[in-house]
Amino acid sequence: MSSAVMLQLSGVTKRFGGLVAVNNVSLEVRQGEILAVIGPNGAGKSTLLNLISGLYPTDSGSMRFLEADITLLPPEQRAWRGLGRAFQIVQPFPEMTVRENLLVGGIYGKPRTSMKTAHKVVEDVLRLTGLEPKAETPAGELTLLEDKRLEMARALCTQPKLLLLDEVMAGLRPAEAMEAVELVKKVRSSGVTVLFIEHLMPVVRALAERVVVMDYGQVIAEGRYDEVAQNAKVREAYLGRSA
Ligand SMILES: Nc1ncnc2c1ncn2[C@@H]1O[C@H](COP(=O)(O)OP(=O)(O)OP(=O)(O)O)[C@@H](O)[C@H]1O
Repeated sequence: MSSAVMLQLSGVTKRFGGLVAVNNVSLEVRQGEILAVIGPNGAGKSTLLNLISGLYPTDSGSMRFLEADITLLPPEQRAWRGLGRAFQIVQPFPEMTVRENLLVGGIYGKPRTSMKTAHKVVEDVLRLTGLEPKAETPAGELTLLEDKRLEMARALCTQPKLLLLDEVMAGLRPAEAMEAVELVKKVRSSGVTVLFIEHLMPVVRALAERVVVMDYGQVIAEGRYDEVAQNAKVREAYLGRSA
């Protein structure tokens, strides 16, 4: 694939006291791809996502997104530029309906969004995510799989160009996880690039076109799933600890 680089990380480092959680990481996300970041527990994956979305400042290194330097930008400005994020722990407003929850994302996801535009975005996202039949249901009454759809939908209402997914399949049964895989593929087909963190290897195999493997804060391998699965360093990283 020779697509344009959408997000570029150069030598990004984050320390917590004496611990280097992300250590001199350089990687790129290409327009239109689905990229997985995997690695054993504590490898630095969530910290990396927090650095990309701006929740943590970097200690050193730089980040470019769509040709602009975003290294010092706060999270909301990154979101306005098209960086969207969905979380493992879903925290909707339980008494508000699915549609109302999504409107919050639709209104606040981009500055100066009119109600008319926000409503249009929400209707498009309800259709894309298959949540239309649940639009009037209070979010607190959804099943876990519907919760996950809502979390993805909420992120999509901010109209991201790059969607960051942080273990969004966690807790799903295998068949449900595969439904969620189909949803992520649909999201990509709608024009959104995807970077996801995932522990479930069947999901990674089914979804990722490229995989970046982290261990102890560093990138230790990169390539197609079958390539990295054969990589000696990767096998050692996974076999050496319970992951
Ligand atoms: N806010 C924090 N303060 C101090 N240490 C932290 C903080 N967040 C993460 N760490 C440490 O940084 C390292 C990387 O953690 P991180 O959560 O990024 O790993 P991970 O690969 O996402 O792990 P997991 O797969 O278990 O979620 C770990 O040693 C963790 O204990």
